[in-house]
Amino acid sequence: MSERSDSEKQQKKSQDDDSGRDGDNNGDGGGGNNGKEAVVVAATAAAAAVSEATEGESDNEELERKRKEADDQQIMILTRKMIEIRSILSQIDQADTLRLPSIVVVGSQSSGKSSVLEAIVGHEFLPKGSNMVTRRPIELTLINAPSAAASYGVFPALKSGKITDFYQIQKTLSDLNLAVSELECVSDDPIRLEIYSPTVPDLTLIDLPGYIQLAAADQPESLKSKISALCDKYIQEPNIILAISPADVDLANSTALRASRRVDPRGERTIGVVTKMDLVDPQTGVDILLNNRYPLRMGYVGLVCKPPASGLFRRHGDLISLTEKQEHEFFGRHPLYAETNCKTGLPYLRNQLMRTLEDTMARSLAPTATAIRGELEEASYQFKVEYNDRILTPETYLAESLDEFKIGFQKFSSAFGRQDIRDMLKSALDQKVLDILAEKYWSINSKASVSSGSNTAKAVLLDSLPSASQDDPFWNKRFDLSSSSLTKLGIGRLATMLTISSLMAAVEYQIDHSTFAKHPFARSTITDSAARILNDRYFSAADQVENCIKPFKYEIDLDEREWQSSRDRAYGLLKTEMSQCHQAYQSLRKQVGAKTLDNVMDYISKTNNSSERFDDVGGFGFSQALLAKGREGIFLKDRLAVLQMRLQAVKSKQCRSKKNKMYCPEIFLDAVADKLVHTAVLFLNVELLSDFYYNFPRELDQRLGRQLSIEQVEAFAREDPRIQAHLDLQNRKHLLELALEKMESVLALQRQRRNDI
Ligand SMILES: Nc1nc2c(ncn2[C@@H]2O[C@H](COP(=O)(O)OP(=O)(O)OP(=O)(O)O)[C@@H](O)[C@H]2O)c(=O)[nH]1
Repeated sequence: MSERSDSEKQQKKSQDDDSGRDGDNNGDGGGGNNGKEAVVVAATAAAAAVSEATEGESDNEELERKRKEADDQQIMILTRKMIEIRSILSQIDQADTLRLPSIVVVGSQSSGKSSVLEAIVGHEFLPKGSNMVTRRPIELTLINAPSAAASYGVFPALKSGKITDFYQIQKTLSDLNLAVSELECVSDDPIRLEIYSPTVPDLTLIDLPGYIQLAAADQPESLKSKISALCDKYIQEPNIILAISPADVDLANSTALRASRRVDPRGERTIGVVTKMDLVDPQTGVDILLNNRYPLRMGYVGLVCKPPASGLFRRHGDLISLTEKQEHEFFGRHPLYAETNCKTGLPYLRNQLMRTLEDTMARSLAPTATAIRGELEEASYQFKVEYNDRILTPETYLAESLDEFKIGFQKFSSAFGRQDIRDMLKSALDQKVLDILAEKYWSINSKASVSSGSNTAKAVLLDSLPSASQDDPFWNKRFDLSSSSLTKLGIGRLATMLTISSLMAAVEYQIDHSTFAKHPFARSTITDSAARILNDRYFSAADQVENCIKPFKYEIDLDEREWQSSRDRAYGLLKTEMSQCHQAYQSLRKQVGAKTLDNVMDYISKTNNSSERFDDVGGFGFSQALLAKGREGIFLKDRLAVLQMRLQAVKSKQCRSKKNKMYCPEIFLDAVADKLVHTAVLFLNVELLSDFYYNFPRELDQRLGRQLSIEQVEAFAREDPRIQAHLDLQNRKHLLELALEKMESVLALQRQRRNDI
């Protein structure tokens, strides 16, 4: 997420709180009150001040002082409100018409920009160093917080909270700046920093990288033009330009003034700041400040703001009083400045900045309000048409999506139970039964396979099973082996695994058919939650099932009823298998060609029966692929013959009674499988299924609810472009409404002020 968007969210939050500002900052009526209250407070304060003065004192000077105080208070409220509006507007991707002005600080490297800004703020906080430490614009919002115990800064984008250690602020600024690579050198992505202090005026200032004359050896050639382009972007109307030039360099060579003249040729929105006045003699200083060569409507202000040398003070000290004291002493030592009416000193500059910003902002108010109204109308119309005015928050969107998912899952869980696990497990075991039979019984040759020539004749044929004696050791051994292969195949793990896989597949299906389908984060959280619960129970469930089926490994009792059911099922199973086998054989014939398949099968049979072995690509020229098809054909044909024979056996009189189980392994194995499934399902239902149905929704409530931060919920909602567009438009509309509401109150305040004057 970009720093800018984080910042926007943070700022929106603070505006939504309706305080607009920090709690420390509510004593002025500009932050904690709504617009109308602010107007009333300001007007009442003005009236009270005037009437108090009128009643109590006849002295005109005192009256004038009180009037000025009241006016100052009104200006403060106005500026505060305009700064708020400005920061709201800066969150809206907007045309230039939706912009309120800011003060942009430009100057060449080492002209003293940082010193001026730090003197205004009263703390050393800007990055220092020789390797081009200002690489991004720093948008500095100063907020006068009369009741704040100490000054502090906030990086809204970093959600830094209050930082009272200005060294830490400096370090953070350095890190954010140095994150721009040496190659890129400058970036126009601004860093937003808010500083709250009882001693700062309400101002918005933008610090930019210093102009350079020439790129250093290790800097790219394009750097000079990149910095120029970045500064040019910021010094456009309606911003006020604070052009910093050092007194010890001829103003004719001032890069800042040259740049400002390009965009403000009549010098109407440029304030000239001349730093390092202590480096020139007073007469030269006066000449610079009164200079007529580059006239500026707002004139030049001379400063001395060399920071004190002491490391202790530089970091923790009250920089403002130290530099101001130093400066005050300096201009006091040189009365020529006062005598010639030169504008000097930080207090003057601070005041001028506030008034200029207020003036410029005030002039922008009416056109900006008109533009906001237009944009708001457009946004409201779009919101009505596209979203039917439906208010959406990331939290409600997530909660609704989660509810919808849980309802879907609840439906699934009431439908998917023991019977489904039973069917699933039984069909898996049916397959195992067929495999075991194929391995233990049907691998014995039958007459059919011998006649098809696919196997060499052996002593015992499968056809001889019905006529074998009850205690024939060959068939008895086969029977026991088959039965134990089934009971010992690891039914615990198989059954648990199958149940887990079906539950996981069901969860995936539910996700695919829910709002979460468009949310990778939610998808992975949900599948991870399900997997975690199920995996946690895997071993214990598998062990429990295995323990419970243990008795079947030694003895299996069947009654006649069970035998009959299994006989029906075995018949059905063989029939299905036969039909599948038949289909496979027919499709093979179609694929290869009936005649070709017959030829190649015939060739393989002869080869198998012959004592002389032909090479696979022998005289008949069959390819390896065709020979493989031929072998497949023989296999299917033999299997069909065996299945046909076993189907008849199962149907026969002999297989009617469980006494003859040895002759009917298909029926017996089905009965065993049925018992295993029945027992396994009993335990899985309790150990796995019910447990999962209980815990899964609760886990989701945790992981997609309580455990998520506001930012994560927002990021989740914005994963869906449709929701993102909805939230963006809604947010835009909300910000425009907020800006307009504040704007109306400022306009009312402005009207009130005009009336008072
Ligand atoms: N004598 C004197 N030195 C000053 C004054 N203001 C700033 N300086 C010194 O001038 C040097 C440059 O000042 P900075 O404030 O860092 O200038 P900058 O324009 O921010 O410089 P970059 O960040 O390199 O662009 C520092 O050594 C300051 O101490 C002043 O009023 N008088």
